[in-house]
Amino acid sequence: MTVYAQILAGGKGTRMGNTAMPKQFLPLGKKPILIQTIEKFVLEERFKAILVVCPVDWLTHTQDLVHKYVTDQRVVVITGGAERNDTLMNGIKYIEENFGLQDDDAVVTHDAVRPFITKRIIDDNIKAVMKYPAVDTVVPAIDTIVRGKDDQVEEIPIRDYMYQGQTPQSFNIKHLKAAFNQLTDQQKAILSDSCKICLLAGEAVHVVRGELANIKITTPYDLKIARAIIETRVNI
Ligand SMILES: Nc1ccn([C@@H]2O[C@H](COP(=O)(O)OP(=O)(O)OP(=O)(O)O)[C@@H](O)[C@H]2O)c(=O)n1
Ligand SMILES: O=P(O)(O)OC[C@@H](O)[C@@H](O)[C@@H](O)CO
Repeated sequence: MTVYAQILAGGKGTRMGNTAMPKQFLPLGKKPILIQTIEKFVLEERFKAILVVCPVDWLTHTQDLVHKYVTDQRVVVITGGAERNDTLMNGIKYIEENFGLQDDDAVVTHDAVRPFITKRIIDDNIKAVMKYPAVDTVVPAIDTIVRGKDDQVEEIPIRDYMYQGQTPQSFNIKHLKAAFNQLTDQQKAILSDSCKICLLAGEAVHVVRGELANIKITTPYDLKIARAIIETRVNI
């Protein structure tokens, strides 16, 4: 069984507002966010290759960064697609074309903008994807989740059953590909999560425990929190 890592860095970061570059390239401590994330993945020896999938317009920039900060030869920079799941599938295509695909090959996918990922979470994902075809990383919801539409509350689900989805999300590659190919364009348009690809195809998704500190840097507020954590070296 071969395990690959795929770091999803193909987004524009619109919710971060007007920044000179997409948020994954912004500095966090002494290095760009993307590099902080890559550094957590190169610590894991199980990965045969670590794909960094970046926006088409930022290919040279990403290659320069990787060249500057990363010596691990397993790290490969390729370009992503319009939506997050297009980026994911570009990576899968690269794996297939360059390494070939065996039935039990797996990929651990991770948001480039979750630099506080830990070795424990990566290890748990690898262990789980060796047993299950799809794996999600979640933390119990802290706030009550309210489902609503047009200023109207429609449901307040029992909080004990609610989780917040993080990454990594890990997959048997052949299962993921087959599930993605079954989706309608309408289903693809509303996906905010890769594990849902498998759920929609009727596959079971196994869960591993994430960590509150594994935040996704999405807004300027998240970036402030991330920088405060780094600057004060708060170990949370
Ligand atoms: N076409 C895309 C869109 C997103 N991502 C990546 O998916 C991760 C999580 O997505 P999100 O935080 O939503 O990033 P953006 O899409 O860049 O942000 P926004 O929605 O605010 O534009 C990020 O690391 C982002 O780079 C990607 O690889 N390819
Ligand atoms: O907000 P977007 O749909 O661009 O990004 C999706 C990601 O937030 C999401 O898939 C993971 O972080 C886990 O839920």
